[in-house]
Amino acid sequence: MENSNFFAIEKELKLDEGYQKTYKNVDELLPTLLRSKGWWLDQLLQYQGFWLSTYGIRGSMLIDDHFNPRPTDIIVATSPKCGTTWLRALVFSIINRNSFDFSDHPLRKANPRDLVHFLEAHIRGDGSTASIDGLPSPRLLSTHLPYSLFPECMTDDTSACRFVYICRDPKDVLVSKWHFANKLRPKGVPPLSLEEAFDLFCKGVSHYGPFWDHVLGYWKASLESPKKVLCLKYEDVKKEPLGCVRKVANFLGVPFTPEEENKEIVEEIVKLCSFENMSNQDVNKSDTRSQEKPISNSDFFRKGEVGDWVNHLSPQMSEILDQITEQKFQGTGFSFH
Ligand SMILES: Nc1ncnc2c1ncn2[C@@H]1O[C@H](COP(=O)(O)OS(=O)(=O)O)[C@@H](OP(=O)(O)O)[C@H]1O
Repeated sequence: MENSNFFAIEKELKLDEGYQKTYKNVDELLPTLLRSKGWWLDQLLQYQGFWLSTYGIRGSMLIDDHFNPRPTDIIVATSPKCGTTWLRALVFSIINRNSFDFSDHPLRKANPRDLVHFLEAHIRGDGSTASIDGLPSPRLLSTHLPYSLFPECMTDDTSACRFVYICRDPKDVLVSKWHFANKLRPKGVPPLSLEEAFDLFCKGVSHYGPFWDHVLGYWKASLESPKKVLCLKYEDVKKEPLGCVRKVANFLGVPFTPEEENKEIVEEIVKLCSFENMSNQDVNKSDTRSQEKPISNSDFFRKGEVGDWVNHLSPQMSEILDQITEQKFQGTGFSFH
């Protein structure tokens, strides 16, 4: 059983642009294809303590082997459905605020995923990083990978590259993931019930999960290296967007000047990146599905609210998730409340 799954990985990686390094840490690659449920369970494997698709594993290996970080690199890091789209937009507009007019801003014409490259997708199997090598500094990149999977040259104190991380109440994450999984479900694949999704999520089985371990990796790093890692919560950004935008700018070493404050640039950024504005841009409303991009821009926008879980989870489900969250975060200083 183990071998057949290794062959599957080997085949997939070899097929992918001739990437020759087929696996490492063999003992940690535990096969688990429960049953095909489209996006949620499609070939999730346990790799170094996390549930990743072969795409994620490949990305992690390629970063290890070929990525040359620059000291000025900024990495927007998230567990899926925690606010990736929002944070990409916010950080992009913070660091480029002097380059564009807000009325004719790139975010009015492009989805954030086209402005902030997904790091693990931009290292080719042959080791080429041409598509991100050409980006001007500071490079803004995005990732879903857990902190512990990054090489030391990015995480140790001698490297100056920084991570801005956002996380979100797991109850809202679960609901958002479940909607997304069913929306992207290939034809013929039966829908994933909320009960099944809940059960798997609680066991830690979801892309880049266990969710709690993902959060803790970045949280602990932010305590140990506060100049390197900034942790935000989706709920805080919703509640105090202006304060959070200032916090990110300070962290990145580009605080708003009194003149910018007078011109209400922070307010402009918050407005531009708001759910209401972004989800109503034509570029995010039209169907942008293609062979290279099977996920449409509009799929990244649903409700954009805090607490939508109450419309989906039973009181018992909510209680169980709260208990797991409490247990996992006990003694860490982290909480969602
Ligand atoms: N601008 C803005 N402001 C607030 N919230 C936003 C914004 N853009 C996207 N969203 C909501 O974020 C959820 C999608 O998460 P991600 O962007 O992390 O998805 S992904 O991991 O990149 O697929 C998804 O949450 P749910 O609505 O709860 O499903 C989106 O609606």
